[in-house]
Amino acid sequence: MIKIIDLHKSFGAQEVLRGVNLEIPKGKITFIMGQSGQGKSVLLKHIIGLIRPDSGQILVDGLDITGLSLKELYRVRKRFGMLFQDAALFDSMTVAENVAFPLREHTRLSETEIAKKVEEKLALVGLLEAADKLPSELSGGMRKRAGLARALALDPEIILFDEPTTGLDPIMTASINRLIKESQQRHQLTCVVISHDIPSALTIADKIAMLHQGVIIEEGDPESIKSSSHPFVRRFFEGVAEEEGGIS
Ligand SMILES: Nc1ncnc2c1ncn2[C@@H]1O[C@H](COP(=O)(O)OP(=O)(O)OP(=O)(O)O)[C@@H](O)[C@H]1O
Repeated sequence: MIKIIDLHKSFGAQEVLRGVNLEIPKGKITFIMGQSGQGKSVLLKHIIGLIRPDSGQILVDGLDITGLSLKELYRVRKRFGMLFQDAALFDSMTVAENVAFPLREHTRLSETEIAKKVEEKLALVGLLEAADKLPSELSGGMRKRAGLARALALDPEIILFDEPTTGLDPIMTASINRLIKESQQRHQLTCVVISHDIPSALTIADKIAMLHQGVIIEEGDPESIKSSSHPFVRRFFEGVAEEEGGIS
């Protein structure tokens, strides 16, 4: 389980996280939702230790990662996979080489074992036939799937998704959602998904947390979030611009 306790982070005078408290249950899919610029990506980067907070704690199975040395953090990070918003593939490497990259960096597997793993992960995301293509030859959805195969390469326990379905058509969105759900069910993965995509959250989330003005204002299962009485949450789910309601 990941437990975030009273997390604060400012950039200069801009206070982005103002005391975030959140529990992310093991083996479940948790969506962190909220408007653009509310600090969702900043929160995600704290969870993987890419940003250090000004104060507060992030407990990963009881271990506070905020005070770890880089070497210790590196060890914890091996338990995490991350699918970045733009998939962050290496442009000059083929899809297969991209998936092999973390295995070459972090394991001592032989080339035969690496090839086997790459094939397994590409099959999982339905990209075997694209193994030798360059990222520039892929569609947006295929790039996301290649990014997912790479994120799964080291068999992580926890996987962080930064807007996995943004910019995808409904069919590709459904396919990415199915992959997230399948990975979670097959490997008891803990999934943390940053998203604005309400239909996806209502389809696959076990838990939804709403980040607004630097704090979690509501959390619960999709049904309870849908019926939330919090004015911002209601407007977010109803798709009404904040300015129109004058919510603070
Ligand atoms: N390294 C940084 N240095 C300075 N400011 C930053 C940094 N990273 C993020 N910010 C600021 O923090 C705020 C929150 O950014 P963040 O990307 O977390 O928002 P978000 O909720 O993920 O938005 P979106 O949904 O549009 O991706 C923004 O105002 C951003 O400019």
